[in-house]
Amino acid sequence: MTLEARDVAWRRGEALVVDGVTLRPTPGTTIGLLGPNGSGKSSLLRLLNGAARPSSGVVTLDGAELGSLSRRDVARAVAVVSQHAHTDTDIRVRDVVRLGRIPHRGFLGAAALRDEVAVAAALEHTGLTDKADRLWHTLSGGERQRAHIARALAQEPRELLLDEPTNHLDIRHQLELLSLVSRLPVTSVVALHDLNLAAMFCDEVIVLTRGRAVAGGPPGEVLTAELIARVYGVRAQVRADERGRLTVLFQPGPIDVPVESWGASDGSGSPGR
Ligand SMILES: Nc1ncnc2c1ncn2[C@@H]1O[C@H](COP(=O)(O)OP(=O)(O)OP(=O)(O)O)[C@@H](O)[C@H]1O
Repeated sequence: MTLEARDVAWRRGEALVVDGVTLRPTPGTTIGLLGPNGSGKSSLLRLLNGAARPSSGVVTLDGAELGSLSRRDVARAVAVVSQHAHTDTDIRVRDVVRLGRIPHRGFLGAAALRDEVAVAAALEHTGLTDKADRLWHTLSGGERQRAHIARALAQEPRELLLDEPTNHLDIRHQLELLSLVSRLPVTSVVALHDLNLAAMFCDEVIVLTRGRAVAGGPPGEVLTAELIARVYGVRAQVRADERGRLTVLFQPGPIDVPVESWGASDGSGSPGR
């Protein structure tokens, strides 16, 4: 059992920003959420973490509808790193990471040894141990991002939802972070723009276009030149090495297939769902 979305849709104003998406990750795997800007990745993550309720369909955690569970119960199982996480500027890094322990605290709220062990491990995993006592406003953008990830790890979740977690990170930290996420014994759903990182670290990917899942499966099956052309409107060469590892090379120039030809949010067909 895990966090699952069944045929979820979310209407925001006039727009159907998520349109009938089903997500059933195998526990312990890393799922990449791919798709162009505005395709619904963040919106789907908000439905998965209970920050928003679907207009139709259902999100369940261990079979129970998310809306029927307390915030605390959800937070004990599901940790979120959103794209625009806000943090007070005068707080120390260690205290930001300690926030991840709140769902596990007893009524008196005292920090137990277990909390401190989890915080220390999270700082270590994200390479922030030597910055634990720094004030937030002294951190770089990438260090802040790693601190938010450390906070999520300190939560010791079973499910980890990450919205573009690599966008402020240098290449070494991008690789380290996704390598860490893919090795953790948790189920992770990660919105990503970088198709090469998705190919390298995700067990499966789901590609969204205008709120719809238009393809899903192992990166080697999904990330074809044709799909990249149709979804992103970009020409690409996809190569696999002898171990099946993919490299996507992008090329400037026109493409010869219609872009986003898999329909809009107007009720027309949606293959791959
Ligand atoms: N309050 C709102 N009312 C109407 N539409 C909205 C609202 N908030 C977001 N949207 C639209 O929902 C769609 C999906 O947005 P979402 O942020 O989920 O996409 P995304 O795939 O995460 O994009 P990006 O890659 O740019 O982060 C977008 O077209 C966006 O304009």
